[in-house]
Amino acid sequence: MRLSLREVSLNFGGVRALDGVSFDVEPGSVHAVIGPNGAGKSSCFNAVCGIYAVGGSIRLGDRELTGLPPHVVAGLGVARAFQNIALGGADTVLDNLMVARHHLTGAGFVSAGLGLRRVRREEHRHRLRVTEIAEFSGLADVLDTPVAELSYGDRKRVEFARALAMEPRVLLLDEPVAGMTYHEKAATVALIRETREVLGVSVVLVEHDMPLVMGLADRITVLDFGRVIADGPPAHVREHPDVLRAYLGAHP
Ligand SMILES: Nc1ncnc2c1ncn2[C@@H]1O[C@H](COP(=O)(O)OP(=O)(O)OP(=O)(O)O)[C@@H](O)[C@H]1O
Repeated sequence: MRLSLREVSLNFGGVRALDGVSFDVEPGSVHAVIGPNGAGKSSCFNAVCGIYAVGGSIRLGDRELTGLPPHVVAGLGVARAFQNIALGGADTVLDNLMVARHHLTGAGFVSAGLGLRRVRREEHRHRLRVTEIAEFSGLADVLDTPVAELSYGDRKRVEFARALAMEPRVLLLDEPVAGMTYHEKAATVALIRETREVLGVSVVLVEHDMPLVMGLADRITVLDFGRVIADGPPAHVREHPDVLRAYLGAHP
C-alpha cells in the first residue's frame, strides 16, 4: 500500500517544522528521509504516526490518516520502531513482542466475552506468530531472555521485531543503526532488505549514515528547513545541487 504525503505542514510557534511536504512511499520499497539537523525529519515521522496534528493529507492506500490518534494509525498498518524506546527490561523478548500484538486482539487476551479455551487458542496463535517474527529478526535464541540482559544490537532488534509484531504495511525506523558496530550495522541492513523482500513491508527510515542510506534506499526524500528540496533514487539525490549545498555543505 502506498503511503502518500500531500502538502503536509506543521508549525511550532513561529517555526515551520514542515512546509508543504509531499512525497510517496511506494509499496514494498525502502525509502529514506534525510536532511541536516532541524530539517524536519522527526516532525515528519511524528506527523505520519499521528503524534502531531498537521495540515495537508497523509494517506495509506485510500485511508486518510490525518486526524487519527496514534493507536488507530498503528492499527491501520503504520508501525514505528522507536529509537531508545523503554523496552520492558525485566520482561523477556517474547513478552515484549506479545505486548505489541495487543491491538490485534481487540479486547486483549483475557476478554470476559471469550471462553477460556478460545482465549488459550488465541494466545497460542499469537505466540506462534511472535516466535516466527523473532526467528525472522534473528532473536530465536534469546526469546526467553530478559531484554535487560541483551547486547545493544539485540535490544535494537527487539525494537525492530516489536514493530513487526504489529503486522505493519509500513515500518518507520528512526536511526536504526545509530551507535551500532560494523557487524551490527551489516546485520540490520540485511534485516531491512529482508523485511522489504520477504515480508513485502515498506520501510521508511531516518538515518544520518549516508553511505548506508545511499546503498540501501530505493528512494530518498531530502528535507531542508521543513521543505522537500530533492526526491528520487540515490543517484539523482546524490548529484542534486541543492542537496550538495544544503546537506553536504558544499559550495558549488
Ligand atoms: N516540540 C517542539 N517544539 C518546538 N519546536 C520544535 C519541536 N520539535 C521540533 N521543533 C523544531 O522544528 C524544526 C524541525 O525539527 P525536527 O526535530 O523535526 O528536525 P530533524 O530533522 O529531526 O532534526 P535532527 O536531525 O536534529 O533530529 C526544528 O527547527 C526544531 O527546533
